[in-house]
Amino acid sequence: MLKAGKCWHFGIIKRSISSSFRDSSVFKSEAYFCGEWKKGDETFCLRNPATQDEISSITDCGISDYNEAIKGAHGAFKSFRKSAPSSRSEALQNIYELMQENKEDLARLVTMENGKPYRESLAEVDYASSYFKWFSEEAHRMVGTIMPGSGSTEKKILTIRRPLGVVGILTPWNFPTAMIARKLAPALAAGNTCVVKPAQETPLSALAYGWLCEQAGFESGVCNILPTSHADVVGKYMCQHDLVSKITFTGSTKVGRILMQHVHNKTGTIKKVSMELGGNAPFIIFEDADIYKALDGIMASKFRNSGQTCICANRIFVHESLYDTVASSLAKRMETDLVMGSGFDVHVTQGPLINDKAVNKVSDLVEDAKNKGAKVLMGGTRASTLGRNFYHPTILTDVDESMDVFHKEIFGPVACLIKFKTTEEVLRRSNDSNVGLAGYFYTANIGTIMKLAEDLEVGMIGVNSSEISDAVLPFGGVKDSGLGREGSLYGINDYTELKSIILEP
Ligand SMILES: NC(=O)c1ccc[n+]([C@@H]2O[C@H](COP(=O)([O-])OP(=O)(O)OC[C@H]3O[C@@H](n4cnc5c(N)ncnc54)[C@H](O)[C@@H]3O)[C@@H](O)[C@H]2O)c1
Ligand SMILES: O=CCCC(=O)O
Repeated sequence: MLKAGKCWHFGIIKRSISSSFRDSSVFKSEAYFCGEWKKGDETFCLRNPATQDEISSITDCGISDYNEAIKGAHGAFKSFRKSAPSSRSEALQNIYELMQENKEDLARLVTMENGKPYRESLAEVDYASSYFKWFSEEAHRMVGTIMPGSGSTEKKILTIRRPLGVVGILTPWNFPTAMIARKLAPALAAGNTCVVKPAQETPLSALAYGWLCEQAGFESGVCNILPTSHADVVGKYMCQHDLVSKITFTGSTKVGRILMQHVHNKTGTIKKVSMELGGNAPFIIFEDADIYKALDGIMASKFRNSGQTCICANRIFVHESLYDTVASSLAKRMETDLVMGSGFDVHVTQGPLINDKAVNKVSDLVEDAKNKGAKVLMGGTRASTLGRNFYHPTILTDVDESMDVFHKEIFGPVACLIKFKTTEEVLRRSNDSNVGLAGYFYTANIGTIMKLAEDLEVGMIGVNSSEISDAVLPFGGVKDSGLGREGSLYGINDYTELKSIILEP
């Protein structure tokens, strides 16, 4: 829950928080732009989603701050674009090493503001740092081509990749450090400068990048991080600012659409856009699947970050011959493996949802499904004794297309089991969605593998695997799940433009 204004107990909290870090320099509450930490007049109060305790008063940036940051980043671009690939590579490698050295402190920030279990936060920091390592190597590989002209081999056509300019980065709260990493690392590797607008719920992990970039040796103005409680106004402003060359957004399809409209508004400037948006992942267990492997896959995919992951299994299709066994075995696994509570408790695997709006959404989806005939095999209620943002891990059976839960991204710990008979049927029903980010299926049949790999309408597919996240993977979706691919050998391309040079002897 976020409130405008100051945290009333800020002084005391700041002292006690500082003592819990190995190096409290990672904990920043001021905005970072034009190479300086700036304490604004306005602040908003950040609270721990598990306990509602105040964490910190955070500098609340407005349009004038963003304008100053964008102008500063535009100025810094003039020299940064000419920097040697080896110097950018070295600075990115420094960030990777600093993240590894400060892993525990950075993970502490993630758990404080997002609520996820500390073990998952450590994994997120590792994952985030891997993008800096990967793109430190890619900085050397902005390769072009030489082609003969079509009318004469004497004539040569050269292509080179150039950075774009100022990149506006807008990110969500669910992976507060990794979602910035996946954009910031390639943008800097290519020689762009960046202005980051983090989610209001998770400014601390974002601000830590200001400190990391300073320590790593990036020049002033190259990386700017501005927390704000005015996402709609600032988002529009970034999309329409003349000096911003690209907008890259990760978040919901709803907000992605709004930002696309801002960018393409006739009065605005023309910019490149990347969109990493929502999902509704099908997870299919065929008759010949290794059922234990599939159950491991559900546990890993469905309950990561308490179900608040864009690639979480959203609709679990189970062949009718295995349906009852999968349902009862899943219930047993959830009973033994899942423990709810504060992310700082070592036994906990399920933290809170991010806020009361998220809990209300999950609760409404479950009620709608129940009213339309779904059965609650497990959970199905809030876990209010733990706090206002907790919801019990839940299994719904007999889920079908009449229910909202089939069509909407749940973003909570609710496993929806759907029965199917044939491959054609499950393919058609899986593709019955306006989004297509990730999909998973478990089978031993090579024919089924090849068919679904081709016909499942998603950007990323796990075959007998639910752990698909990797800096090496081209991450992204089809349909209303977005535009562009992040990470991988392709990821840097979205932060460059191709320039053609025609040479005649
Ligand atoms: N495809 C991916 O890689 C990926 C990764 C992570 C999350 N997601 C998606 O993100 C969503 C969850 O994150 P969320 O709740 O933070 O999403 P969100 O769309 O509500 O918010 C994302 C960002 O947009 C900002 N924002 C909100 N309203 C805005 C507006 N009117 N104008 C401009 N900016 C605005 C927020 O402050 C935040 O920074 C889910 O749909 C999830 O699937 C996608
Ligand atoms: O929430 C979406 C991002 C998750 C990931 O990159 O693994």
